[in-house]
Amino acid sequence: MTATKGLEGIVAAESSISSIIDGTLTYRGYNIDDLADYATFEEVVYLLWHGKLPNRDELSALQKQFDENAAISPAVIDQMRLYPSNANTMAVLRSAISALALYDELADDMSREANVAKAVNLQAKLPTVVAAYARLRAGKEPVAPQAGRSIAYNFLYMLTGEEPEASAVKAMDKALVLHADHELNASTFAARVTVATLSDIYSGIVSAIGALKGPLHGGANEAVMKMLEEIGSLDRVEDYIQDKLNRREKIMGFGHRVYKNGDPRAKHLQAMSRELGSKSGNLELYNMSVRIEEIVTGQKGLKPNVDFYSASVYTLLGIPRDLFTPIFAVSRVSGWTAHILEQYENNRIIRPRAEYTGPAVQRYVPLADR
Ligand SMILES: CC(=O)SCCNC(=O)CCNC(=O)[C@H](O)C(C)(C)COP(=O)(O)OP(=O)(O)OC[C@H]1O[C@@H](n2cnc3c(N)ncnc32)[C@H](O)[C@@H]1OP(=O)(O)O
Ligand SMILES: O=C([O-])CC(=O)C(=O)O
Repeated sequence: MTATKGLEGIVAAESSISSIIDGTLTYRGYNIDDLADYATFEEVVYLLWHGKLPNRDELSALQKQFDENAAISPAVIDQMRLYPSNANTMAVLRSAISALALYDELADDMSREANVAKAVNLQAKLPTVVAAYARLRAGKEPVAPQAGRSIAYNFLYMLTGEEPEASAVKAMDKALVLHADHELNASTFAARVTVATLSDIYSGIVSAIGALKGPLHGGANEAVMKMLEEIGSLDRVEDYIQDKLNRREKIMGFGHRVYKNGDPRAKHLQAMSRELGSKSGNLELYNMSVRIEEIVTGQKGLKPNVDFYSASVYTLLGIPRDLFTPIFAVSRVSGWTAHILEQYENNRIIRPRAEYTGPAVQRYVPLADR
C-alpha cells in the first residue's frame, strides 16, 4: 500500500452535482460563466439540490421556505450573546450551527423529506447567524430578515439594518453563485465523510465549517485581505511580494489543487472588484491585486483562485475581513447539503487505509522498567 499525499488525483466519490473538466466548472452541467452572469443564488441552490433549474412556481416555493426558516430562535441568539466579542467568526459559526441542531426536532430524522427540510433550514439560517453575531459583538441587536427578499439582500440588510444598494445586492448574489459548489473540495469531503457514518446533516455541516476555516481552503480569502492590509499601498506591492517569494512563503489566494491554468471563477471576481472599485472612486485595492497577480503569475506561474479577488470585493462592499470566510460558508452550505443528500442516497462508509510508517513490532516494557 502506497499513500498519495493529500489524496491528489484520487477519485473518492461519484457525484452528479458539479464537475471540473479541463478547467471548466459546471453545476449540474451548467457552465459557471452562464450561472454567474444570469442565475440568482436561489436558482443555483434549487439546481444543486434538485438537479434542474426551477420554474417560477418552484422558485417562489423555495423563497417561501427560506422566508419561513430564516429567523433563528431567541435561545440561539441568547447563546450567541455569551460568545466573546473577539471570538473567531468561523468558530462562532461552527458553534451556533451545532446549537441549531438542538432546537430542530427533525435533527436525527434520516428520511429524505426531513433531510431536505434541514437543508432548507440550514441555508436559510446561516446568513442570519453570521449577521446576528456581527451585530451582537458590536453591542447591537440582531436585525430580523425581510420576507420576500433574496439571501444576498437579506444578508447585507441584516448586517447594517439599512436597505442595501441594488448594485451591492447584485455583487453579493454573484459572489454567492460563484462559491456555491466545487466538486470534492476539502470541506465537502469532510461533510461527506461525516454523514457517511449515517450521522446527521448538522454534524456534516459542522465538520465542513471546521474544514473551510483553514487558510489553505476558505480561510484564504481573509488571509488575502490581511496581506493587502499589510502591504498598504500600490507602491509597496513589489517589495512585499518579492520578499515573500524569496523566502519561499505562500502567497494566499494563489494556486489550486485542481486548476493549473486558472480558476474560472477568479475572472468574475476580478471584474467585480474593478467595478466596485470604480464605483467607489478607489481602485487602490484592485490595482494592488492586479500587480500582485502580475508578479506571482509571472514568477511562479501560479494563478489566482476564487479567494484572491473576493477579498477586495467584500471589502469594497463594506464587509469586515473576518466575515469573509463565514460568507463563503453562507454560499457553500448549498453545495455541502446537496452533497450530503447525494451521499445518503447511495451511502457506504468512507474508510480508506493508511500506509504504516511507524516502528516495527515492539515488546511492551512495564512502567517500572522504563
Ligand atoms: C476555496 C479554496 O480552497 S481555493 C484555495 C485557497 N488556498 C489558498 O489560496 C492558499 C494558498 N495556496 C495553497 O496553499 C495551495 O496552492 C493549495 C492548498 C491551494 C493547493 O495545494 P497543493 O495542491 O498541495 O499545491 P501544489 O502541489 O500545486 O503546489 C505546487 C508547488 O507550488 C507551490 N505553491 C502552491 N501554492 C502556492 C502559493 N499560493 N504561493 C507560493 N507557492 C505556492 C507549492 O509550495 C509547491 O512548491 P514545491 O513544489 O516547491 O513544494
Ligand atoms: O476545490 C478546492 O479544492 C477548493 C476550492 O476551490 C473550493 O472549494 O471552491
